[in-house]
Amino acid sequence: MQQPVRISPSILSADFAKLGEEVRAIDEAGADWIHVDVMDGHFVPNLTIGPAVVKALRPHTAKPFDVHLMISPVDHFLDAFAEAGADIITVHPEAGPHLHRTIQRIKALGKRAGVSLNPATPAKMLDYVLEEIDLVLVMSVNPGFGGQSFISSQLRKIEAIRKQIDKLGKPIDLEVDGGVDANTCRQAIDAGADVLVAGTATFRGGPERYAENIGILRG
Ligand SMILES: O=C(CO)[C@@H](O)[C@H](O)COP(=O)(O)O
Ligand SMILES: [Fe+2]
Repeated sequence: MQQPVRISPSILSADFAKLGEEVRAIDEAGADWIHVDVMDGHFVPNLTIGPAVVKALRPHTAKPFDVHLMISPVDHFLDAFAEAGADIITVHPEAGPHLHRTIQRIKALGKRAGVSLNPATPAKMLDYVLEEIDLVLVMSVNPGFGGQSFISSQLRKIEAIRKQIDKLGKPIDLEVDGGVDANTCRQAIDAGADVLVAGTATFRGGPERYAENIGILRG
């Protein structure tokens, strides 16, 4: 069943010179989770942050860290992100040779496991792992950068995955990531998403606007 909408602001759009303050500000503004985009300059054409930054941010909030790993090979970084304080660890199927094993490792570390699908990756990729995971992340932009436009073909994918989740009857979160704003959030929720990642749309206008921005996305 689709659960109440949760908002997971992506700190990729935060002011990196004061990340701790930014995390506290979005926590106070009503963020449900904190979305951390980890990029390696190889799996995606951008380079962001590593486990040391996640660890440094951990004391700034008690909200779940929703860590989106866009790194390949991913397996040898799972333990480091778990130890740094990740609560949800999401990987791409293309980021390692054995997705099922990667998921088992995340769960063995006591973390919630997510699988993320790029815009060109079919929902079918989930067929033999859906029952093992806690979250599906549908990328509505090609991964690598904030501030891109929502790819509307992904709404069909969200609808298809919503049906699969409901058929299974397990409370798996269905998260959408990329180009989520005041207009596209409604379409994503109507298609079946129940977690919205938003970078640009959360951080737009500076700290005094965060609560209002999050409120708009929550609808
Ligand atoms: O994973 C990614 C990009 O690869 C995202 O989490 C973006 O950081 C979302 O940014 P906006 O599209 O909301 O600006
Ligand atoms: Fe992300």
